[in-house]
Amino acid sequence: MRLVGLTGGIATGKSTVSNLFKANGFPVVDADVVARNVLKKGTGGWKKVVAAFGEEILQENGEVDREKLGAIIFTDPSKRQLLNKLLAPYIAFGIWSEVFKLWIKGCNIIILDVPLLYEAKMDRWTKPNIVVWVDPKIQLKRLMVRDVISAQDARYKINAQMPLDVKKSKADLVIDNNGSLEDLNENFKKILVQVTKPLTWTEFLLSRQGAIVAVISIFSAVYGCKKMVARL
Ligand SMILES: CC(C)(COP(=O)(O)OP(=O)(O)OC[C@H]1O[C@@H](n2cnc3c(N)ncnc32)[C@H](O)[C@@H]1O)[C@@H](O)C(=O)NCCC(=O)NCCS
Ligand SMILES: Nc1ncnc2c1ncn2[C@@H]1O[C@H](COP(=O)(O)OP(=O)(O)OP(=O)(O)O)[C@@H](O)[C@H]1O
Repeated sequence: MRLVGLTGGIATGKSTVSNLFKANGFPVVDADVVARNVLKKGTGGWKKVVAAFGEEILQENGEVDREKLGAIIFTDPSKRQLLNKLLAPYIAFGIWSEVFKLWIKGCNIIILDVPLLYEAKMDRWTKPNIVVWVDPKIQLKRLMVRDVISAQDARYKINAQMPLDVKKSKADLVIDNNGSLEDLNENFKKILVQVTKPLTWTEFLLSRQGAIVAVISIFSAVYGCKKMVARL
């Protein structure tokens, strides 16, 4: 099984690329959807967040007012850190549960669409890691249009994440999304070839998953040999 990391900055086009993967028959685990589920009224994540941020972040129906919570965490780094710390275990559990379900179904390649892939150090488990990249000016413009927010609010959201160029420098593969949706489609096709290409043994062993498989295999082989010798 291969876990492919899909990340980028806010509004660089991860969901757009993730839809292209889905349209090509690849299963996608969307961390934003998982994060939404772990913040639903009455869940463990909801209780922790309400205890830490107070009932003023709730709507009348008891669900979290996402806009209100967003306004707090995108402008205050310490509050953002706190929210991340509270939700991280629930989000990680949700993502791995989805991966497990897809693995049981026999999926060979699973795409993990995780905005904070590098920030949360989840890139250790995924290979290759794809960064959807755009020029900062285009990112700002698309974010302002999509979320109907001011340039200042958009900057707060952008600055809440690791700089996009740093993500780009860490990436195994970069999808340039500066052009039109047609251009993106063409760039995606090139990436698809890379994603479906089998990993070399060196790449596999250097990945965290590969290292774990190697260690388990060595232990099984040593244990098996010891049993055989004992029988002789
Ligand atoms: C703050 C919340 C309530 C705002 O909700 P809202 O519906 O307005 O935004 P949504 O969840 O669709 O997120 C939009 C984008 O914001 C960015 N983002 C979300 N949370 C964070 C964060 N903690 N730090 C930096 N960027 C973030 C991501 O790029 C994400 O794709 C929500 O984003 C949230 O619960 N965030 C914490 C959970 C988290 O870390 N999510 C990211 C999944 S890895
Ligand atoms: N090539 C493109 N040309 C024009 N608009 C685009 C292009 N790619 C994406 N968009 C638009 O830019 C906005 C951001 O894209 P998208 O929602 O896919 O980003 P995202 O990285 O998933 O964002 P988030 O981090 O908030 O989840 C959307 O409104 C989308 O329709």
